[in-house]
Amino acid sequence: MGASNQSAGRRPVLALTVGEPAGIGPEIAIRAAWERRHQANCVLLGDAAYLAMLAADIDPAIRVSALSSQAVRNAGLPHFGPDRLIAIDVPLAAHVKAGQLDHLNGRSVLATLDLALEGLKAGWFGAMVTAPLQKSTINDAGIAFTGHTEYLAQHSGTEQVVMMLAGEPAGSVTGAAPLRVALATTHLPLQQVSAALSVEGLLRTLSIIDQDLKHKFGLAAPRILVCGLNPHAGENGYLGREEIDVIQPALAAAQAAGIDARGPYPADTVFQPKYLQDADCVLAMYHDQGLPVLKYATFGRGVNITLGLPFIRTSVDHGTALDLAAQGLGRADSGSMLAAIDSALSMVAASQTL
Ligand SMILES: NC(=O)c1ccc[n+]([C@@H]2O[C@H](COP(=O)([O-])OP(=O)(O)OC[C@H]3O[C@@H](n4cnc5c(N)ncnc54)[C@H](O)[C@@H]3O)[C@@H](O)[C@H]2O)c1
Ligand SMILES: N[C@H](C(=O)O)[C@H](O)COP(=O)(O)O
Repeated sequence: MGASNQSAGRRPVLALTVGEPAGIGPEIAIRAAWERRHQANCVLLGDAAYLAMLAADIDPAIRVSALSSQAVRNAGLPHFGPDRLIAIDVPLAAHVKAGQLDHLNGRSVLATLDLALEGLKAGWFGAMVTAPLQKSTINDAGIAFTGHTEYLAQHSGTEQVVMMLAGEPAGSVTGAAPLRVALATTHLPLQQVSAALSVEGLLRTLSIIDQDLKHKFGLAAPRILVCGLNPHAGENGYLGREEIDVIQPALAAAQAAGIDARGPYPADTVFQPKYLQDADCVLAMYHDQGLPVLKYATFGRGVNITLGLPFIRTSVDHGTALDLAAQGLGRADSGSMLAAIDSALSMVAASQTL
C-alpha cells in the first residue's frame, strides 16, 4: 500500500484507531500517542470532540487538532509538529458513558477501521495501531464481526492472515527472549476448530509466519514450533487424529519448502524455556491454547500483530476493560499500547530497509 506521506526525516505517521469509546481505548490511545509524540505522528481516528475533551482531562498540556476526513481526502494530511495530536473526526452517534456499552456507537467504531484502511491505501499512514474494541457491541449494532484480524483481512482482500501476539516475558520465564505465539485459527467457537484445520491452511499459515518474521522482524531463518491439537499431541492417534491426518503432512510440506517448522508438540509441554530458547515462534492451533500462556508471561507489555496483510497492523494485548473505564481516568496501564506503537515503528523501519 502507498507511503506518500512517509517522507524521510519526518516522524512516521501511524493511524491510531481509538476503539470502543466506553472502554479504556481512547484514554490509552491519547496517553501513548502523546508519550511517543517525538518518535511518531500518531493520528487519532475517532470522535474528535470527545477525544479533545478527554485529552484535556488527562493533561491540559495535550492539544488536539481536529481534521475532517474529507479535508484529508481533498488536500492530504497536513504536516504538524509534535506540539499537538491530530484527530481525524469519525463522529459517534451517541453520548459516551464510560464503562457502559451503547450499540449505537458500533458503526462509528468500524468506520475508524475503514478510514485507517483508506488512509493506508492512499499513503497517509505508514501503519495502523488499534486500541481495543468490543466485538459484542458491533454485533449488537447488527453487523457480524469477530475481530479486527478477520475484518482487516476481508476488507483488504487478503485471503489468509495470521494472528500473532508477542511480548517480552519476565526474565525467569524464557530467559528474556521475546515470546511469540501465532494462532492457526482465530476467533472461532471451539467446536469448529478441528474442522477449520487443513493441510493447505496450515501450510499457508506457516509460510506467512516464516515470510513476515523474515521481512517485518528481520529474522534470517525463523524457527517455528507447532503445537498439536489434542492432549499429548494425540498420543499416536489414540487421543485424536488431527496430528496424523493434518498437522504432520502440513509440517512435512513446510519443511520441504524450506521452512524451519517442527512438531507437533504437546501444547502443555512446548512452552518450557528449554524448547522456547530454540524457537522464534510457537504456532498454537486455537486462541485459548496459545494466548493464556502469552498473556500470563507478558500481559500489559504484549503486542498483537496481524501477519500476512499488505500493510502493518499492531494492537494491544488486552480488551476494553470496561470495569476500569467506569472508575474514571488513570486506572488503565498504557504499556501495551506503547509497545504496539513501538512495534509498528520498528516494523516500518524494517520494511524500509528491504
Ligand atoms: N485488540 C482488541 O480489540 C481486543 C483484545 C482483547 C479483547 N478485546 C475485547 O475486549 C472486550 C473485553 O474483554 P475481556 O473482558 O475478556 O478482557 P479485558 O482485557 O478487557 O479485561 C480483562 C482484565 O484485564 C484488565 N485490564 C485490561 N486491560 C488493562 C489495562 N490496560 N490496564 C490494566 N488492566 C487491564 C481488566 O480490568 C480486566 O480485569 C471483549 O469484547 C473482547 O473481545 C479486544
Ligand atoms: N484475540 C485477541 C486477544 O485476545 O488479545 C483480541 O481478541 C483481539 O483480536 P483482534 O485484533 O482480531 O481484534
